[in-house]
Order: sequence, then structure tokens, then C-alpha cells
Amino acid sequence: MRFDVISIFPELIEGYFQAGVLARGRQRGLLALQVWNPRDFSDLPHQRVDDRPFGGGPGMLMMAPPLLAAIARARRENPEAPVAYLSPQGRPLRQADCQRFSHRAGMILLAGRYEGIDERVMAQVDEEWSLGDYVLAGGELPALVLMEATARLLPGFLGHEASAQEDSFAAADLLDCPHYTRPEQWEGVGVPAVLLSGDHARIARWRRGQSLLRTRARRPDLWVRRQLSVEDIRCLQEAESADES
Ligand SMILES: Nc1nonc1C(=O)NC1CCNCC1
Repeated sequence: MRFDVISIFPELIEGYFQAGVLARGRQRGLLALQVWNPRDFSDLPHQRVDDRPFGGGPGMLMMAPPLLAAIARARRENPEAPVAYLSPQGRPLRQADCQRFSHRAGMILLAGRYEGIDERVMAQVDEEWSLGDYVLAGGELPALVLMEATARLLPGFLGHEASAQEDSFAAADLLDCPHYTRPEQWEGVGVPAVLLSGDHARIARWRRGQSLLRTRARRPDLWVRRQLSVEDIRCLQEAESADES
């Protein structure tokens, strides 16, 4: 999968691809990255890319010409890729969206800075995504989050497909269950006996039950949307009775 990112801070994007899963994915040829700096497409002195908003108001805006030229350049290299703009005005990004992105050949990500971008750029934007209802200084972190959450779902990317596909959010918006590893005893606190039982079917039911309990307790917004299966109800009842005992 190829990502083209448009950003005036290419080092923020490149830097994050120097280590971890994104670096390994690129080295293994599962992932390609090209960053385009709008400053390289500015005809103004000092490669200027921002100006004051018409109508007044605080801060500066990114001008359309350099951004549109950078988008056109990226489209030449990644012609099938949709252009996605990261902004608080976009649709909230969810795991299911990243699942869909992971089947694409590529995406062009527009990371804004300043107060925002000239609205005329939106003529070249295919989709708009938000990381959440808060305001960052730039769209680079949202672009990196979208790329990492998508890349880890690519076939062969993590080396253990199961872990990506078994993600709690991959199971349609469930919170993850509790996890334990060695030491088995620590400061008088042990590990749930079921996890030491070797009974994988029972362990799977326990984990799903714990995910359901946690989701119901912590995320009523997710819980209200969940269609409980017969298996869900069984796991939940087992978890509730275990909690009562
Ligand atoms: N939240 C966000 N999800 O995506 N982008 C987000 C964001 O805060 N972008 C900044 C908004 C102000 N201008 C600079 C970029």
C-alpha cells in the first residue's frame, strides 16, 4: 500500500517511519511512503504557503495553489488513491474505516497546519477524517495514526495475522479484555485460573465475556449499538456469575 502525505513538516512523517512496524513494513515492501512539501510548490518569496484569512479572524490559512499543486503531483504518482484531508470537521475515524482503507492500493493524506486550509482545496479532497473532537497544531499526527492503524491490518504486516484480526476493535467495536503474563504471582496478586487451564475454548469465552463486561461498563456509546449474539450472551452471563462468586 502506498501513502503520499502532503505536509510542510516532512521530517515529522519520515521520522516516525524510522522505527517500529511502519519501518519494518516499508523495508519489507508492504508499505511505500512519499511525503510532498507544499513549500516546494510555492512561487512566493521564502516559499510562503500561508496568508491571512479574508474577512479577518485569528491566525493564518494555508493557501490553495501550493496545496493543489502538491495534490496534483501526488496524484501523478498515486493516481488511484483518494485524497483524504485530516481535520476536526471530518468523520470520526474508526477501526472499521481502517479495515476498508487496508484493501486500497493507496491514499493521499493532506495534513494541514495553521488555522486551516483555503476552502477551494476541498474540490480536490475525496474524504475528510477526524481523529477526535480536539484541536491539534497540525494534521501530521492524525495522518500517522491513520497510516499505522491501517498498515497493521495489511496481510503479513504484523507477521501474526491473528493479532490484527483478533483486535478487540476488529471484533466490531469491543474493548479489549485484561491480559496477564509472567510472573504468575506478583505482590500477592495472581492470574485468573482460567488463563492457566489450557482449555482454549473456555479461555476464549472468558476473554469475550471480559471484553463485553468492560465495554458495557466503560463505553455505553458502543454498548448501545451492539447486537448481542447468543454466544455473547452466554459469555457475558458466565463472566457475570464469575464476578459474583
Ligand atoms: N482533531 C483532528 N483530527 O484530524 N485533524 C485534527 C486537527 O486538530 N487538526 C488541526 C486543526 C487546526 N489546524 C491544524 C490541524
